Amino acid sequence: MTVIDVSRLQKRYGDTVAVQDVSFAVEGGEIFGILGPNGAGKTTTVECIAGLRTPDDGTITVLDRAPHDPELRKLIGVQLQESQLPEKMTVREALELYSVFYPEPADWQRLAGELGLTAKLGTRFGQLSGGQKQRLSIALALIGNPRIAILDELTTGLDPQARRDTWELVESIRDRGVTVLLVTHFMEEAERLCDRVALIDAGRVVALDTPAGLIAGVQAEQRIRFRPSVAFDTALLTALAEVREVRTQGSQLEVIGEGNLLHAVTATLAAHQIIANDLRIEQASLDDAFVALTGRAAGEEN
Ligand SMILES: Nc1ncnc2c1ncn2[C@@H]1O[C@H](COP(=O)(O)OP(=O)(O)OP(=O)(O)O)[C@@H](O)[C@H]1O
Repeated sequence: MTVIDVSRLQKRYGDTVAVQDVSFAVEGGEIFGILGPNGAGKTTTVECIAGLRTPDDGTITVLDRAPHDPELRKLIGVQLQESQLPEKMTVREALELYSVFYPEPADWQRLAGELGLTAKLGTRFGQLSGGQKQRLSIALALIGNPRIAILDELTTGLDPQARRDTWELVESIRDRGVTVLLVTHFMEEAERLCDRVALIDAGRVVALDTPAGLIAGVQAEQRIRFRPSVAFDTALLTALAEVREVRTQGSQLEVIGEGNLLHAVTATLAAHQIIANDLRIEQASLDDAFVALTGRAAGEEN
């Protein structure tokens, strides 16, 4: 079932066209990623979905309602970039205050426990670490028991461990049946978490697929490295249709090619009683797909 439908969205700020033409549909129960370089229009898109901005053109429906429908306030939880609370407000006060806004709030004490915030209930917002602030903002996005959680750049500024903890948290949110719309410019995050990804560049959707589908769509070369057990004539390998190039680097060989490269190479080596020691395979990543589709590395400005 489609829970968010965005069709031909357009939004400009004065002369700046933030979103030119964005369409996608998010299915219930999935983690849907919006991925793109800085300034691509990701935040503007989710702000329109969350009813915080009015599109110039195009249509958006969220749970079959218009984004500014007051009923939706109870059904979606939003964690936007740089959410700020008063420095002196404690974690407990923030959770209690936010739960009053909703007709059927989650048990905030349980939520604090799930997010590892129980020991911090008496701590003021200004005294929390970056990771704790992020976890609190996620708790506040979930406090109304939403059906959809919108999370924008939720791991920016976190250390690698805190980032991984947050990923587990997002998975646990999905496991509760909440649909997650996740904005990120981290490839690893999208690859690990998202069921599907819309890649946005310069205000347009340039690709929409599963992370694996995006990677497969890139005609990236494959590389295999190994140390052969005995010296041999590399023409054995260059003769294979799958092999484009063989490079010798000291005792190591690097084989570059495409198609079913690994099978072709290992079968040929085995037929000649050559063992491939320390065999390593380099596969295309979402990073490669991103560069191929946008012509830029992730994090570079439009
Ligand atoms: N309130 C605003 N007023 C004017 N221009 C804006 C405003 N908000 C965003 N923009 C511009 O619109 C474009 C898209 O911005 P947006 O924040 O949607 O991109 P983003 O993909 O979320 O970027 P980032 O990854 O850096 O957060 C950018 O050129 C940005 O400078």
